[in-house]
Amino acid sequence: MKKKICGMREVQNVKDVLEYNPDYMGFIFYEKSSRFVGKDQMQELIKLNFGETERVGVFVNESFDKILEYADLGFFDIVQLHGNEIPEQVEKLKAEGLEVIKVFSVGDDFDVSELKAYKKADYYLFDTKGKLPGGNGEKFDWSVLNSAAINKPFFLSGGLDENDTNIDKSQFKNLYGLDFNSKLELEPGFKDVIKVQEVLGT
Ligand SMILES: O=C(O)c1ccccc1N[C@@H]1O[C@H](COP(=O)(O)O)[C@@H](O)[C@H]1O
Repeated sequence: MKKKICGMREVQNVKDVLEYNPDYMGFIFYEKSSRFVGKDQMQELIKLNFGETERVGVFVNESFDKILEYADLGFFDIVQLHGNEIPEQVEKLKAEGLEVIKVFSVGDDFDVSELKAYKKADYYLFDTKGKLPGGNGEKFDWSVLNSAAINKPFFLSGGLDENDTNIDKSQFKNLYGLDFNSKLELEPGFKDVIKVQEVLGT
């Protein structure tokens, strides 16, 4: 199972987490987030040796031009669209050769039929609908993911912590990865390396 550690931004903390070789590391380019990473800081971070770890750029309803600008600066390998982006945004980014994760916020009104418009995305990601666009630290009822409509590899997200590493994969079709964020933190944007080690192993 792939693991993604999201919401990173401090140089030493990024280095420490990279010691455990996560498959993916996420950086949040949404200014209102308490985990926001600015352009200057990201220029510093990409000087680090990421090895096999792929960088994910997280955006919320961002313009196509800004996403492309950041992609051209080499900030990330994969785009995570964590807002109400329309399917055409996914298609335009794919036409530029980018890999795309499209996020769906799962609440009581979740309707799996909305997924089919996003068939060009490489991955889906399911997060909990909450007060914020992401990083709410809350789980949702995973049974909604048993639908046959979820016919693409997906990341499970929303309040995952170090006790969720041994999730029974057989309860889901197409579960591809686990996405960890606020529940592994000492403070927003700063991960507890001990918890990271529990998640990623030695
Ligand atoms: O973490 C944030 O501040 C954030 C802000 C805006 C969009 C996405 C954000 N984080 C993403 O939220 C999910 C779940 O996080 P959590 O485990 O509930 O804290 C994760 O995919 C982050 O990439």
